[in-house]
Formats: sequence, C-alpha cells, structure tokens
Amino acid sequence: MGNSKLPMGNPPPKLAPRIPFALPQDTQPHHPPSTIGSLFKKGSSLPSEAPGSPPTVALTRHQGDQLGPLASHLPAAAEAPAAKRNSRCGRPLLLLCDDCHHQHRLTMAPLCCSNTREIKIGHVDDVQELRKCRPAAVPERYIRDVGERPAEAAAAASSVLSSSENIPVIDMSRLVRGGEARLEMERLAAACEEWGFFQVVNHGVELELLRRMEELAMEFFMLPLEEKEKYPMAPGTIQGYGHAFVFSENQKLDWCNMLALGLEPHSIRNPKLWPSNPSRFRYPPPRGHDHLSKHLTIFFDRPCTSAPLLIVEINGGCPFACSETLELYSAEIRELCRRLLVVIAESLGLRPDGLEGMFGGSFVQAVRMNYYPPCPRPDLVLGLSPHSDGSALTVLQQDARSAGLQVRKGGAWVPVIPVPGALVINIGDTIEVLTNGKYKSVEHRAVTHHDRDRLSLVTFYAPGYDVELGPLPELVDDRRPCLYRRYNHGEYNRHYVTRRLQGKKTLDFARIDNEVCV
Ligand SMILES: O=C(O)CCC(=O)C(=O)O
Ligand SMILES: [Fe+2]
Repeated sequence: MGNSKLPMGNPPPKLAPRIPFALPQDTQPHHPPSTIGSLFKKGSSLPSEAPGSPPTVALTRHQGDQLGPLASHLPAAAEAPAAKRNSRCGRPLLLLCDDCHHQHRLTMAPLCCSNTREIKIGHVDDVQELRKCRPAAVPERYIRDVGERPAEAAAAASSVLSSSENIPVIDMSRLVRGGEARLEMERLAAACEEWGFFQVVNHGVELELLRRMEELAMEFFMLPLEEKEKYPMAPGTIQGYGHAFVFSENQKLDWCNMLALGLEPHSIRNPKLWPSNPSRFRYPPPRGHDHLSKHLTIFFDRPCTSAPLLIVEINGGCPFACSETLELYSAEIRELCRRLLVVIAESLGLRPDGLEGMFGGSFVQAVRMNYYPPCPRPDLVLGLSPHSDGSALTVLQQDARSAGLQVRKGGAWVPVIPVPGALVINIGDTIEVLTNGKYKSVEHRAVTHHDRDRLSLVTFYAPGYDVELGPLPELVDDRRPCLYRRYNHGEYNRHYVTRRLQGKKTLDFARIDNEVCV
C-alpha cells in the first residue's frame, strides 16, 4: 500500500526525526528500531531477537472473540506463532507509519479477559425472547437468593429511610452563576460525599439528542434476536450484545439485555460488534483512514499469567466511524464529564484540572445500553447486580417513564426517581481513589417491573490504560491517611472486567488497611 491512501489526500506531514518502534526502557527488544511497515509486513512474524535473548515482543493475529471486551477488532497484520502475554499495561509505544508518515502512539490496554475459551457460562436465555415465548417463566438462573431479592431490600429500605430521601438534583447552570454558585457547589460536594450519586439538570446536552439516542437504542433492542446475535458478546468480554460479567454456569443472571460498545480511543471500537442495523448505527469510514486498520495489531511484550494485553491507541486516525447520533452523543457526554470533573475538583478545593489532570490527557470512554424487559416476577430477580462502576464518572440516561436504578445508602436501597431531562451522575472507583475515599463510588443496582420495560444508556468515562493512579497528596493527611495504593488503571480495568459484579469488592484491588480518624 503506497501513499495513495494518505488521510484525506493531504501530503504527509513531515516528521523529523523519524520515531522508531520504541518500547519502554525495561522491555527494549534486542532488534534494531523498526518502522510500522517493516514490522507489520503481511504474514511476517516477530522482529527477530538477538541470539540467546529472550523474546520480548510479539505480534499476533486478531482473535476478537477470544481476546477481548474492547479493542478486539484488530485485524491481522502479522502473526506470531505463539502469543506472548503482557503483565505491563498501558505502556505507550510510538510507531512511525511507512505509508502515511504519521506517528502513531499505541497503548497497551489490558482490556481482555483471561482465556475466554475456558469460561463456561452454560445456557443463557435471552430475556426478551423468554418474555415472548414463555411470558410467565422465570428460569432458576434468574431467581436470586432471598437476601438479594428486591422485595427484601425494599422492606429494609422503608424501615431505614424516610420517603423524602432522594438523590440530590444539581443545577449545573447555577454552578457558574455568581452568588448561587457557592451554595450549589456545597450541594454538589454534599451529594458526592454523602451519596456518590446526583442528577444534573441544565447540563447542556440537547434533550433532542438524548431522545434520538434513546430511540436508536430501542430500535436495536426491538430487532429480531437473529439480527442482534450478529454482534455477540463473547463470554468473559464486555463488548457487543448479550450478558456481561458472567463467568460460570452457576452464576445468577441479570434480567437484562445489553449492547456495550467501546467508543474512545477509536481503536477500541470493534467493527465486528458494531451494529449496522439499524442502519443509522453506522456509516462508512471517512475516506483516507482505512489504511490505518492494517497498522492495528496486538502486541505482547512479556509473558504473564493471565490476560494478553492489546495495543489499542492509534493517534491521528479513525479506522472507522460510527453512527452520527452515537458520535454526537458520545462527544456531548464526554464534554459534560469534563465539565463535571472540573466542578467536582473545585468542590474539593482543588485546581480545576486537579482530577482530570491526573489522567495525563489519556482517557477511555464506553457506552452500555441496558434493556430490561418486563418480568413476571420482579420480586425475585435483579435487572443488574449490585456493583460500583470502575470509571471515574458515569453518566446514566434513564427512561423518564420507568424508575429502576437503586442506590445503596445506609444499608438500604434507595430508588432514583427519574427527573425528566436530567442525567444521573455517579462517582466511579477512580474518583474514590483520587480523593482518598472522600468521594465514594457507591453500590447500585437495577430492578425490573411487572408490566413495564426500561432502558438505560450508560456512559463510562475513565482514565486511559496507561495512567498510574493513587490518592492525591492534597487529600492525604494524618487524620485521613492514604487508603489506596498506587496502581496502573489498565491493570485495575482488567481486574474489574474479569470478575462478576459484586458490590464494591473490585476496589479491594487498591485498598490498603488504614483507619480514618473522624
Ligand atoms: O440501568 C441502570 O439504571 C443501572 C445501569 C448501571 O449501573 C450500569 O450499567 O453500570
Ligand atoms: Fe453502574
């Protein structure tokens, strides 16, 4: 492939000097620097190693269904006989493209599960089909143990909370308006500290766009099963249509169908799992960017015991594009997340970039569309198991007609009553760690209804996989000693996606045993 496929037909920007294939210091392979083209010759194997040195770099063929929830679309560019595995996540690699002369920054992302071929999840009914064919049936796998059932929890809730208690509603327009700003900021701080959840109004995202996105998602869920099954979520992965976070035949299932898509960076998008029906979901790749797909490949730089890691970030290129609606939605919600991170930082007395600045400019964004059909026994099942989100922030758009989200507070489950046009925001695990537990990611779940369906559109905004995180020094002192260790967010993400949803258990990954004095 020559220069005929340069992006948009523009002359290649001159890069000087040429950036060679570069690995982190401690993983430098013993072979001469390569450009992307020489590495990725079709059918080629690894760059050869110096005799006697252990191989440190491998390229392998894309095996989307085995490898991963996100970033599993990478096409075959070169194939390695045996894939090495990587325990080092998020190490950026720089490659220079022979074809377009762009420098591509590639980041290893720990997005995949351990060998998904080993995961046996048994028979999983599609809940929408069950509803059609056996409207009164609730298979055993969906029936929760007594203590987990919504009815039990509802009874506990009524004894603990007064009915007036609901998650706070924050008016974003007031956060910037003179005298009102201080008060609203205090309300925001209280919402983050006491609830970990709040709803926002006047958030700046066009209501018409929210409506269009909801319509698009509903159109997808209403398609015949054969159509939706063209985008299967493989066991142990979290992208496509199906059930996420299922790892065994004994695990209880959620009364929910999901369509989950990685959005940003573009290289985590998996074209195989991106619906082309409804046709509005997808439109053709922008001209000139298709050449990039051949440069996407999977790298492993050293053996590890669990998951293979993928290189997933390509700068300056979009291998393919998605629905205009989803693209706009994703951009607007991202912008909202950024504004929220600024005000949340300010509510803590930090600089405006005190939180997002910790991401070093690298972020990941994904969307999960959850469809909960009506259930003949909503008292026995859960729509979505209790969990906290592994993101920094989550933005949830919920059906105004149908409540279903519940937040855990003081041992009780509090329903989040939809406010028309509002978006629900929750603090994710990343913010809990950065704020040293001052703002907490809070456990939440979804319940179903007997005669109403429900849709939620959930955007996760998180640091990039190369980001190292730990509590901000400003929020650590003698009274509040450090509660979390430093870790690589990519590794945390891998930990999160390879376990079933189990309340806040995943954050044990980062917790250290220290007492807070209050
Ligand atoms: O559907 C809901 O209300 C909850 C969804 C959720 O928490 C999630 O997808 O992480
Ligand atoms: Fe969630």
